[in-house]
Amino acid sequence: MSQDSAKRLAAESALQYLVPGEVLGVGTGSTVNFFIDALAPRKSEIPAAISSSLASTERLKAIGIPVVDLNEVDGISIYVDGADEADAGLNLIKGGGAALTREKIVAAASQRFICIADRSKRVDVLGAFPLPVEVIPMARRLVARKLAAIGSRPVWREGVVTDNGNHILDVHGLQISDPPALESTINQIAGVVTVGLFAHRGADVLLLGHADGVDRIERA
Ligand SMILES: O=C(CO)[C@H](O)[C@H](O)COP(=O)(O)O
Repeated sequence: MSQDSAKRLAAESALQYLVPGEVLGVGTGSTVNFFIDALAPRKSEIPAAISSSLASTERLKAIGIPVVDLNEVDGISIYVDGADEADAGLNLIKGGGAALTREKIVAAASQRFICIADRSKRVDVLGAFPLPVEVIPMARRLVARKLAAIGSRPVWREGVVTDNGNHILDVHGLQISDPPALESTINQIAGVVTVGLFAHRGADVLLLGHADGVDRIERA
């Protein structure tokens, strides 16, 4: 089975968590694109969506789901988004698509975070995928020096400007044995907008597509 087929299976499986009549949070990326496609026949059940990126907003509007501002709603029932890596504790690395800041905001506003991915994203220890960090442009080299000082190798994702007008550093060489601690440490660096480590607010459900179906891991 191709990686895309596995992503599609996980995305379709997330439909079981839809709460009809309630605002839906929608993430960003190729797996989420499969989810939005699968959502189309059930769009009448979704009064509105909160989107984590301009790309997903366009795709949602194209299938007829209204996208509203987070400030217009009191809360979100479920948030469906992908990940670049996931561990057994449902801690995630996200931000491969540079949408990590809005993704973290929408995840924080949601009662339940349903993470969808193909099974290759499941790892024992996070960090083989370079950890994305969104930074204020003027602080890019300062943040890079601070990250190097904790033993990592930050690389500027040149040419990429986030939806918020910021830059991305991809941090190589990490073996993340304590995800909440590293998330807190990086959050303390002046100039960091968001670190793509989702540990303090990780996923509640992880759906992993593969050739034989979809594995489901739920937060205890
Ligand atoms: O965090 C993300 C975007 O910022 C994506 O969820 C992550 O990169 C996974 O993408 P894909 O579904 O294309 O594998």
